[in-house]
Order: sequence, then C-alpha cells, then structure tokens
Amino acid sequence: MDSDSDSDGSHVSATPPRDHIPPPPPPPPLKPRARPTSSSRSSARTPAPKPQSHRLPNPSNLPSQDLTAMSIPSPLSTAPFHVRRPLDPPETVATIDSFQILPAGHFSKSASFSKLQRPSLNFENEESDLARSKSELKSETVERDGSAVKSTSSVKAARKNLNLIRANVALPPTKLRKSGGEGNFVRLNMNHNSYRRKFLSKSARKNSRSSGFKRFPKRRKGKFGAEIEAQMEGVFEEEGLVTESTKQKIMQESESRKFDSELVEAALSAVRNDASDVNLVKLLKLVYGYDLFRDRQLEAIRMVLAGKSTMLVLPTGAGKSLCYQIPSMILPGMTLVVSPLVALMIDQLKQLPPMINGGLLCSSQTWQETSETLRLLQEGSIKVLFVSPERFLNEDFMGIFSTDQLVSLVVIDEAHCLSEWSHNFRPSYTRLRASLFHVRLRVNCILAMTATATSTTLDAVMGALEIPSSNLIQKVPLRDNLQLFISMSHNRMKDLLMLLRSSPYSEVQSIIVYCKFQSETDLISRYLRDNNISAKSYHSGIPTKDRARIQELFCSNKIRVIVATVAFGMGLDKRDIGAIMHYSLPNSLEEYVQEIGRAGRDGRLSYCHLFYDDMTYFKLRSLAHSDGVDEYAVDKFLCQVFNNGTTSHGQVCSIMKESASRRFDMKEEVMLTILTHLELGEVQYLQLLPQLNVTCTLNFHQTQPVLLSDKDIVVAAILKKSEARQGQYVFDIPTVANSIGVTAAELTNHLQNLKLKGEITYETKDSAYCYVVVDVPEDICSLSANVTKWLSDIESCKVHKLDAMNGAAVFALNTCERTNGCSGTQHTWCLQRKIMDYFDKDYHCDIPSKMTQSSFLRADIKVFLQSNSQAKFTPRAVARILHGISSPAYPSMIWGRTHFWNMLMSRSFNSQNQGKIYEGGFPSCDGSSKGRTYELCRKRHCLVIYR
Ligand SMILES: Nc1ncnc2c1ncn2[C@@H]1O[C@H](COP(=O)(O)OP(=O)(O)OP(=O)(O)O)[C@@H](O)[C@H]1O
Repeated sequence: MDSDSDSDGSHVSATPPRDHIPPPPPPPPLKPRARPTSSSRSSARTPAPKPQSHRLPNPSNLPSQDLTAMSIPSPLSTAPFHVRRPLDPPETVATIDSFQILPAGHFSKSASFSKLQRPSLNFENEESDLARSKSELKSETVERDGSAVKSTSSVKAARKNLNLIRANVALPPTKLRKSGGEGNFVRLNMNHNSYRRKFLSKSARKNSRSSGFKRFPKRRKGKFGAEIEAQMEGVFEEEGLVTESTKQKIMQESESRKFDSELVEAALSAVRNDASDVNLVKLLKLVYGYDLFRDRQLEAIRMVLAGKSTMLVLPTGAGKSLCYQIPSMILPGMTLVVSPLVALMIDQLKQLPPMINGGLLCSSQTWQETSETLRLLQEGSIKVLFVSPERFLNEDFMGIFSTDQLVSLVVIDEAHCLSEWSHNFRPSYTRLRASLFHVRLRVNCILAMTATATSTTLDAVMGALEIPSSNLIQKVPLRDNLQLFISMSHNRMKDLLMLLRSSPYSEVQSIIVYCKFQSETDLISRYLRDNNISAKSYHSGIPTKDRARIQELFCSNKIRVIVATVAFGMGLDKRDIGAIMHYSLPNSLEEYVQEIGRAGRDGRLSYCHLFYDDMTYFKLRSLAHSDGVDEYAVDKFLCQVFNNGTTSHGQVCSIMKESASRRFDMKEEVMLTILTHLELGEVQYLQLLPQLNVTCTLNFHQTQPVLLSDKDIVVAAILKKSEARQGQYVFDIPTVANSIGVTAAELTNHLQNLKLKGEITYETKDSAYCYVVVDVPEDICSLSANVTKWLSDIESCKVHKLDAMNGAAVFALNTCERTNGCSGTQHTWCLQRKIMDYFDKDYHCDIPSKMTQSSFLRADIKVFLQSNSQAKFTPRAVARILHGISSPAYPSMIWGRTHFWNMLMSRSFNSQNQGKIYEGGFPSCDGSSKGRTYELCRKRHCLVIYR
C-alpha cells in the first residue's frame, strides 16, 4: 500500500505521486535552546523565553568523534511528504506549522481551568469488592515489555485521580501556578498533587518538608548535593499558602470562567450549524487558547465531523489528541477512546479540557469506581470514555451499548498495536475490528491514530478497521527540529558523561537517556550523580509511587537527566526536553522515532545522540527471539487447549497461566497471542472470557455441607467435584460451572452471596485464561503448523525491525559520505532518509557478516548436550541457553550459572540461509519428547531430533 503524500503535501491519498518534488531552499535556522542558569531556572515561567545565541558544539570536547551541529538542508524537504517549517506562511487561516513556539500564557489558561474544575467523587469502600478488584487486577495486565506502568501498579494512580469523571462542581480555591514551559502534563500532574499539599497546616508542612529531605538524602556534599538541596527547596516553596493577590486572581478567573463557558457553548452551537474553518478556529481559541490549528489537525477534524473513518499518522507531539477532543465536543454522542496503557489513559484524561467530561474504565479500578463510571455512562454524563482493549471482552460493558447509549466516535490510539507487523503488537487489539464497532456499538466513524506505522502496518490496521485508503492523513514521522547524531562507542558510560558536559548538551535543561536494561539505568544514573549531574533512573521495577515522584521532579525541572528504559515517555508531554541520548540501540526504527519524538515538542532545535556498539546489537538480536516457540511446544499447548480433541462445543475451559507457561516453555503473552489467534483467526475455535483465578478453596461455617447441598445445587456440585483437604474443599471453578451449566462469573457471584450470608468463606488463586470452545479442530497437527508459521513470521518481523535499525546506524557510521550536512557524528540527513525509506517501503537489509555461524557450533552443542544429559531439551531451548535468553522453563537464575549460557551471543540465532542451531519444523504430532535423541546435521549445521 502506498502511504506517502501528495506532492503538494496537502493530503495523503491512496495513489500519491511518488516523484520527489525539487528541494525547497534550506529551512530558516531554528531557535536553539539554552539550558537555564540557576537564575534563569527560577524564571523559567516568565512568559516569553528570550532567544539565546546558538553555541555550536566544541569539537575538542567531544568523546569519540566530531559532534559539530550544523544547520543543514533536511531531507524532509525533498521527501514525498510535505513538511512545513516554522516560518512557512500558514496554508489556510486555520493552519500553522505544527511546531511553532506557543505564545506564553496559553497553557496556563487551560491548566488553571482544569485545576479549578477538578471534580471530587467519593468512591465507597467495601472489603469484599476490594478482594474482587485485586483478583481482576492480577488477571488483566496492560503492561508489555516494561512499557509504562503495569495495570497493577496503576491502581493507586487511578484511584487517586479524581479527574476520572469531571463534574462541574466548584472546588476550593487553589494557588495558581504561573505559566511556564512545562506543558500541560506537568501542570496538571502538579496540580493534582498540590491539592493535597496546599491545605496542609503549617506544622504539617514543616513535617512534610523534613520528611521530604529524608526521602532524598544528600549523597555527597558538594555541587550536586547543594543542587539537589536547592531543588528540593524549590519543591517546598511551591507549597506555600494562597496569598491575597492569588485569591483575587482566582475570583477573577472564576468570573471569566463563567463567561468562557457561555462563550464556548455559543461557539459549539455555531460549529454545529456551520463547521467552517473560522468557527472551528474560534472554538480552538476559546477552549485551548491556541490561535491556529497545526498542520493536518483541521483536515482530520473535518473528516471526523463528516462521519468518515480516518487513519491519522502524525509524529509524536504533533497534536493528535486535539483531533478527537474537538469532535467529541461537537458530536451528539459519546467518544470512546481505546488506549493500550492505563498510564496513558490517565495522562490523556488529565489533559482533557475542562468542558469535556471524561471517564476511564480499566481493570485496575475498584468495583465501586467501575460501577460509578458505568452509572454516569448510562446517565450520559460522560463525553469521552477511555477504555483498554480488554474491556471489549466484558459483556457487561458491551451490554451498555445495546441500549440507547449513543457512541458517535471510536478512537483507536496507538493503532499500530493492531498489527502483528508493528513494533508493538498487542493481541488484545486484534479484537478491535470495524464489525465490532459497527454491529455492537452501532458507530460508523472510527479514528485510528499512530505516530509510527510502516506501510505494511498501515495496510493491516486500515484493513481491520475498514478505513478506505483515501481517508489516510499522514505526515512524515520525524519533526525537522531534531538533529540526529550517532557515534561508535567502546566506553559508552564515559562517552555519555563527556557528551553531557560538552556543548550543546551542557546547555540543555532536560535530557532523557534511554537504556535497554533496568540494571543499566540504575548504574548510569548513579555514575552521573557521582559526577555531579543531577540524574535519576526510571524503569518499571521502581515502585509506582516513586516513579510518579521521579517523573514529577523531572517534569518540573528539578532533575536534569532521566536515565530510563522504554517504560518512560509514553504519553509524556514535557515540551522542553532538549536532548535524547540512546545508550543502547533501539529495537526498531519505530521505537527510535517514538523516543526521539519526546524531544523538542516546543519546536526548538533539539539533539538526539545514539551510542552504537555491536555487542548490544548482538544481545538484542538474541533477545528478539525470546518470544519464539517451536511447533512442538505449540502442538502440546493446543492439545491442552482442546484437551486432546475431547472438548465439546460450548464447554468452558481454563488454562492456568503460570504452570502452563513453565510446562510449555512459553511466555504468558505468547499463550495469550495464540488464544487470541484461535478466537479471531479465519476459523473461530474459541471465545475468550475474562481471566480469573480458577482454583477455589472453600470452608463451610454454618450449615453442614451435606444439608446445604440439599437446598443448593452449586454446593452439591462443589461437593461432587472437589477434593477435601483438612476440612477445606478445593475445586476448579470452570469444572464446577460446566457441570451445572452456569458461567464462572455466575458461580462466583453465587459464592459471594453465600459468603455474605455467613455460610462460607473462600479464597481463589491460580490466574488462568478462560474460554468457551466454539469449534474443535479436526486436525490439531495442521493447526499447530499454521499457528507456528504465523508466530515465526512475527518473530522474523521483530528481528527484521532490529536489523533495519542496525542497518541505518551502521550506514551512518560506515557508509555515509558525509554530504548534505552529515559530518562527524551529525547524521540528520542520512538517518532521516533511512527512516523515511523504512516507513515508506519496509525496506529489507542484510544480516551483518559478523553474525555468521561458528564452525565450532556443532562441537559446542554436543558438549552442552552431553554435560546436561539428564535434561530433555527442545532444540529451541538449547538455542536459548546458548544465546543467554531466559525462558519460563529455563530461567537465567538457574541456567545463567552454566558456562554455556550466552556463549553464542554474537552468532545468529536462527537465520534462514546461514544454517540453524536447531531444527524448526520437526514432526511432533505424538506430543511427546520421550525417546528422542539429539544429533547435529553436518550439512545444514543444525540440530536435528530423531525419534
Ligand atoms: N494547534 C495547536 N497549537 C499549539 N499547540 C498544540 C496544538 N495542538 C496541540 N497542541 C499541543 O501539542 C502538545 C502535544 O499534543 P498531543 O499530546 O496531542 O500530541 P500527540 O500527537 O498525541 O503526541 P504523542 O504521539 O506523543 O502522544 C500538547 O501540549 C498540545 O496541547
């Protein structure tokens, strides 16, 4: 599918001309950024930042190579996409370039609005429901690969977030924050927390001050210690009492707010009558304070208002959210936003303008929160509802839409997750099909949004959502205010430190350093702190509360450098991040583009440096195979799913996650991917049900079990199907439910009732995937072969993405002729070209020659098998151990101790043409590995299994 734009750049059509337009003159120089000095830091909130002179980097300070930052003609100018530049004249009255610097004050206006309208909802608390929410919470995790926050860990965030439902309730006056460059996210986030603080008594404030210092002890005396101290001082200063002049300001604000809401209503009805550009701009100005729409926003809004399903591909920070927020105010019904991460949903909810009542439904909410949201939903009080894709499994939720609940628009955020060929495939997203929305929600308009999608991914997404190719609005994935650098590094830690100390990085206030491993982030942040650079690490292993605190300190410029894994950044709208450093190679060009997209959201020139070393690439390449499975394992798994073909239509079954994961040596996400494929593939074999804890341990307290069973068929079935252990009855919930023809949910409701009457107490454990069998496959073997082929294609795609990233980096380092502005370590032009080629064509690249097989491989494997003759390995298990990849059955904790672990790190795991270290497609229909022997095939350098 063609996915690039018209030559005039106004729109992306299905059949765009591919000829490149002649390059326009080089763009005017962008505003450089300067790191505020201690005095300028305190004045960071002054309305208009003064332009600073741009200091070129000093080559003599640089670690490995010359880092000269030059103003270069961007390849974007010659690209098939039209890229608007900051000083280009606007195309229409209503459009400005996406990245112009905003006039000061705009944010503060909308931010103070949100703050004053913060609603207060009281959620009651019931213990029994807490237990239920905890179990739900365990079963529906939304985090993948450490990205952002686990749903489990978001409970508190979700509960604390009183913004769940916006009510137009007058709230107590608060101290107004002055406007600043932190962006909406920061202010809203700060507002949220500052509520609690502002009304503390003086003594409480004193306490909080001292405890604050305890939490952040001075590690060392000296510059950094003093810096931290000064920063902490800054935090507490903000907690001061509301002054008289502030009160006056609040009064004025609330007056003007009344006036504004009338104006907004008038603007809305004007747009409903005539959705002209002028009316839409008026609305934009009133609600957001912005004078003009950014490039492509107006186009997207018009499409949605016309009821046309649209695919919107705009770079990170380009303002996609506004493209559904504005229509949500205008359209009669509700807007449903599907988002992959709870943390992202919370951020988006916070960023809604005050006149849009928002709500959120996710697994980590308590039962009360959920039912309160559902009640408001039925009442029609929610205008924008954020949900996770898993929600569409829930019949109670779907049931709401069978009545008269009107949904006008469905928004799929991070829509690339829908495609298995994207860098971030989420099986639960595959449930999101056009038919689901058309039939069940009776909504025709779908807006799919992403910042990073290759043409293959776009094809898949638009196909699933039935978006016509003419409804694609797309911009090149990179902003042209980002300068890209890359250097080969043999001592990354030292090079990073040197770079941070040299210009232009030394002048940048906010920097993110991206690493691949959690341990790396801790190590590096400590190293930086020891070298007087204010830094903190951030990864999903850090408790949620601490993570939120670190993010807040970073967002309010109290920490200069965040050393983070991929868990940091999604949904982060800090506008003044001036540099992104990649300590490790990203897994794909999509990931690279997403992460560098965190920089320069204020439109200023920003710097992105990638440290390359080939050992990291080899390690990542091995890890890219960590989700892979053999046909042998898939076959055994499917036999279990269909109970060796003995299951029947309508039967409710379950698979315990933890034990199955170990038994089949398959990650839980992979099992879920297979189950989702069985539900949503060409033939529907099953229907997934919400995950639950399936093992129940029950105690009787009042009536004798036998007597109770006379009156209660559930109890009778439990007595029949359970095992008695020391007076307790242990049973499998789906088995009992099946035996009496009720659903597992009905059974647990019944148990809950008996518990409330004091008859029983019970506990559940063993989180499991539950499903109803729809069709039993006639030939499990051939189904296994198909599923394995599909999974191995996904695996190859992952590897291909990493290779493409590596290929682009290696090209810049070794092949780039350093023309068109590329020089020294500066490779903006050639990297942009590679990125655009990749998104446009999904270009292929060869595996580097270093990644060949060792001639000693055969001997290595033989020795390994001989020295572990007691264990029964699948070929993939051998490959994983030799490549240092932990798996459920062979965890690194145990197998990492052998000297075979990771010995083949720099060799290809499984490349088609250069030999394999294991045999992929061996026959395995008997489902047993007994009696197999392992041998090496001399010819193919692969491990084969003989029966
Ligand atoms: N027309 C506009 N003029 C000025 N600023 C705008 C405009 N539209 C959006 N913004 C601001 O741009 C910032 C980024 O917007 P938004 O979060 O919607 O970006 P996004 O495209 O969703 O990015 P990401 O993909 O990273 O989530 C926000 O602070 C938003 O208020």
